[in-house]
Amino acid sequence: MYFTAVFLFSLVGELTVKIEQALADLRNQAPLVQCITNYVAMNIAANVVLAAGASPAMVHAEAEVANFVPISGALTINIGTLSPDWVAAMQLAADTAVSAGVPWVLDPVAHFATPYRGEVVRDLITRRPTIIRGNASEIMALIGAETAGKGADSGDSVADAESAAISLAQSQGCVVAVTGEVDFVTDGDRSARVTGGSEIMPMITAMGCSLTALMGAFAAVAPPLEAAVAALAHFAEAGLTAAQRADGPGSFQVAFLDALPNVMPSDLDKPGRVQWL
Ligand SMILES: Nc1ncnc2c1ncn2[C@@H]1O[C@H](COP(=O)(O)OP(=O)(O)OP(=O)(O)O)[C@@H](O)[C@H]1O
Ligand SMILES: Cc1ncsc1CCO
Ligand SMILES: [Mg+2]
Repeated sequence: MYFTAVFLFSLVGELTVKIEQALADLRNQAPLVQCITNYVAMNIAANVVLAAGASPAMVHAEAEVANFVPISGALTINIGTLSPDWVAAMQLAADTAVSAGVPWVLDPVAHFATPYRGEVVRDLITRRPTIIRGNASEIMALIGAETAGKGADSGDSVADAESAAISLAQSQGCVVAVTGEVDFVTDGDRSARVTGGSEIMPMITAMGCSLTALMGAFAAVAPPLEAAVAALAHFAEAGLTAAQRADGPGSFQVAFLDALPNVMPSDLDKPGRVQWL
């Protein structure tokens, strides 16, 4: 019993240090992150990655992704406003990332809404993402569960998606992050909940897409589970600060960008922020 407690305590301590280190490394290394994201998210996601301390590049042409992925620290693929040309580029980018050992993050926006989206996401998942990040409805639908999702917006609670996240992580051998009021992240073995943020966040489009891009930045400098937790905690902390300053969704967006560079490594594991399960 004593030894189990000591072992668990040291494991949690070690993970905590890795999260703090992840943000320090992100700021020191400012990794290049190739983002294939949607038209809605492109500007805000690039600004979020820059404000956090990394270097985004929104590069999606099939003619250049095979050259760009290997010089990037990470790749992110978001299917928000997909079209056939983009899908070919996403597939090539994902395959190039796996061959080059570059971690890649998948954001399956509204994949349950049309057969085309569903097919594209099923194909991308066979190309071995390092992390899958989605809202509760998106993650539940990835294991075939019924969801109340409406397009890009979630209609389900994160708690209802936790078991889906664990089975998806186990079946795909990747990290799965589910976002909402309290985020849940798992590698199928170790899991954590991350608390913070603001109820204003789902009132602003592309916050989740921007988080996916930031998760790519962390995955360039840290192992996948710690990278996902660090990105969620960074958002949670900046969201709390922004909520104190904002009058509504418009000013929140500005306050959120202002808050991102001021988040310090030790903020990521403030008491109550990350709960390892
Ligand atoms: N009710 C809430 N309270 C606190 N934080 C929230 C809440 N809802 C969402 N968030 C935070 O907002 C961020 C975006 O998550 P969300 O689940 O809204 O993504 P999403 O649905 O994929 O968004 P989008 O597709 O519009 O980009 C996450 O950091 C999440 O923790
Ligand atoms: C609103 C919207 N539509 C397609 S992608 C996107 C951004 C949020 O996912
Ligand atoms: Mg989304």
